[in-house]
Amino acid sequence: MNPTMTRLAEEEHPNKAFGWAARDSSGVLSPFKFSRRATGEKDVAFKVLYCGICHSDLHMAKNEWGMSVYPLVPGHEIVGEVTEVGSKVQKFNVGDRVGVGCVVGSCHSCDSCKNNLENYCPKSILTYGAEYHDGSITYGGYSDTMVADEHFIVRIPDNLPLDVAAPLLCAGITVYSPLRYYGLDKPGLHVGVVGLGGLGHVAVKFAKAMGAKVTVISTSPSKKKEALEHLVADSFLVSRDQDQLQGASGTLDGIIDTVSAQHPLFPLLGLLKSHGKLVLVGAPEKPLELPVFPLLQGRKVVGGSLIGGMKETQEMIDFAAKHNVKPDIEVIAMEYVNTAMERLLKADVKYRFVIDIGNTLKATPS
Ligand SMILES: NC(=O)c1ccc[n+]([C@@H]2O[C@H](COP(=O)([O-])OP(=O)(O)OC[C@H]3O[C@@H](n4cnc5c(N)ncnc54)[C@H](O)[C@@H]3O)[C@@H](O)[C@H]2O)c1
Ligand SMILES: [Zn+2]
Repeated sequence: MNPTMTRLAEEEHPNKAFGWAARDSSGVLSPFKFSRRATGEKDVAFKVLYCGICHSDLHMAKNEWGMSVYPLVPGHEIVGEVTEVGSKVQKFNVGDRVGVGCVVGSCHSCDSCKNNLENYCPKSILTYGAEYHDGSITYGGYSDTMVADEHFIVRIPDNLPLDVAAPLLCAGITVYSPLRYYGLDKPGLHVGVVGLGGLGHVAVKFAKAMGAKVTVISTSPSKKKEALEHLVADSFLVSRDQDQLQGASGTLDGIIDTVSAQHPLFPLLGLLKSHGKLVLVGAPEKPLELPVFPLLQGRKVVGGSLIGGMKETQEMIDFAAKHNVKPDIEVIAMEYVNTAMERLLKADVKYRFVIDIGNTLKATPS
């Protein structure tokens, strides 16, 4: 790595920090010393205890979206305990259990911000690999400490264990928000979920908690038993099985598509009722093909959704605590992160890796 970059990262702010960073598009992570800003008057600083591994971290570590800045410390499912608050912080105190998701800044004055949709602010600042207001680069939660404006801090309800809560900060809100916005949150509706990974399995849980009938659509028949018995989905379709798809055609009010790679939309559109909605939340690096005829027939809608605003993120986490929506996690040590990334790529995780930062991230002696 460029020695100037290393020095800058370590010295640009007063507070020493330590994490794991990707250095190039190989995506391989290794220990990295950097620094965090002093806790500003509206800032909340916290000790990071757990951080989930989102597939976006993998896309970003490997620069699959062409926007990565190295060294890149991923992680936007960050939870921990408050260590310091600025003089103008109103909602949080030292010792509180808190989290940060994908966004740490926005303009606070555009239409999106005024409508509690900071996630759609044109000037929103991502938790890692983005330029903060002060010109420095943001670093994510695969690190020992975090600092953020209190506006972007979420309170973790007492009855949610911190490690279990972590994935809600991205995976949770990413599926909760479209279920609400696209009106798929009404009891009795029939909702499909494509891709049974980190986002997908939480989508099943939220949709069930909202009273929907849930169909999991997956390429692998091996996930059927688990989906029906463990996640209590109502039905399961193998997306390559023409007979199964034919049998279920026109049955779904909406579909949440969480698939992380290129895949055909045609079979999914066929499953929708008239006026049904296919909502894409997965972010494949290459464009998908959109067949038009099945859209026209039945006035169907294809939409997208990106995480959620701060107000809704807090609402989602409170809803999860109340309705016992708990992600299924595999807690790992920091040193395991590269293996975890390889396994994530192979969909070999049930269903979210969460790094035990508090107990396993050890700073190397300087
Ligand atoms: N819209 C948003 O705000 C938002 C937020 C978080 C993540 N994402 C994106 O959502 C996607 C899923 O994230 P995740 O963390 O749940 O990932 P994940 O790896 O845990 O799950 C992805 C699922 O897609 C399945 N899959 C992969 N390739 C497939 C293919 N070609 N056909 C069918 N199924 C396939 C996998 O088996 C897996 O079940 C990623 O692209 C991620 O970047 C978007
Ligand atoms: Zn994410």
